[in-house]
Amino acid sequence: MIRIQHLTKSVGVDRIPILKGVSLDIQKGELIAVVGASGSGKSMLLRCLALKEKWDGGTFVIDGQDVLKEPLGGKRKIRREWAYLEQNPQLYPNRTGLKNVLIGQASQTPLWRMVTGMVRSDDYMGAMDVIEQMGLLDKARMKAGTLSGGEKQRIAIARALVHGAKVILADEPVVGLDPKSAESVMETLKNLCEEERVTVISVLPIELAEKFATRIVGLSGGEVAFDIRGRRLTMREKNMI
Ligand SMILES: Nc1ncnc2c1ncn2[C@@H]1O[C@H](COP(=O)(O)OP(=O)(O)OP(=O)(O)O)[C@@H](O)[C@H]1O
Repeated sequence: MIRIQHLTKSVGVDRIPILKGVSLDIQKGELIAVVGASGSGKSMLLRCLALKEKWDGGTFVIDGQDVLKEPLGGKRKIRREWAYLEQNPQLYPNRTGLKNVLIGQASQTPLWRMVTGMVRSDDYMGAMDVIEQMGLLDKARMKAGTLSGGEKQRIAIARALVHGAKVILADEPVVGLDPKSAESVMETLKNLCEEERVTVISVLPIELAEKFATRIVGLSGGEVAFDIRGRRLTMREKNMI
């Protein structure tokens, strides 16, 4: 269980408030869509959860551990178990999809492995299992630079899983993808939540949020405007964001 209470974040010399006391309790296996108008603080929320931004205030408790009060242990846990998926995944274009999965993101990978590219055979088997789960077995040996946007995103998801992600933070993971690729990335994320109990928190457009998410959190002006489960948004809620 993840408990975020009263998260506040302001920016710049004028300390402009961006997040104004966001509180969320998150259970394992939820697929939470964050929706809201441009500038409402969606990306900032994800960046704060990934500890890419320093929190001004609030508490962040994961399985009873107060992450912000135990900076070393807490940060290590987030780095190890929380993956941040970017809109355009940063892959090594001249390396195969498989190699990208094996090597991992720079922050997760020991320097010697990045330099030598060496992997153990059990790592290799694990990576192939996940690549198969992502439906990319036939693309594993292709250079990442030649893959489609959706395939790249699924390689990035595979990479996160191979390196032990239990929570995936995805900031508009399907932006720029054609509808079919977008749906397949979303199906992949949904299956992970249902079958592997991975937790996904993702900025999404409303249509995809309503179709795939188990819960929709609406942000407006840095505050939670609504937090709903198991249904579509009402017109009133749509007008609140
Ligand atoms: N480092 C920063 N310095 C100044 N302002 C910032 C900084 N980071 C974010 N902001 C501002 O904070 C607000 C929220 O930004 P954020 O990127 O979280 O919005 P968003 O809801 O993700 O928007 P979009 O849907 O357009 O991506 C915006 O007005 C943005 O300009």
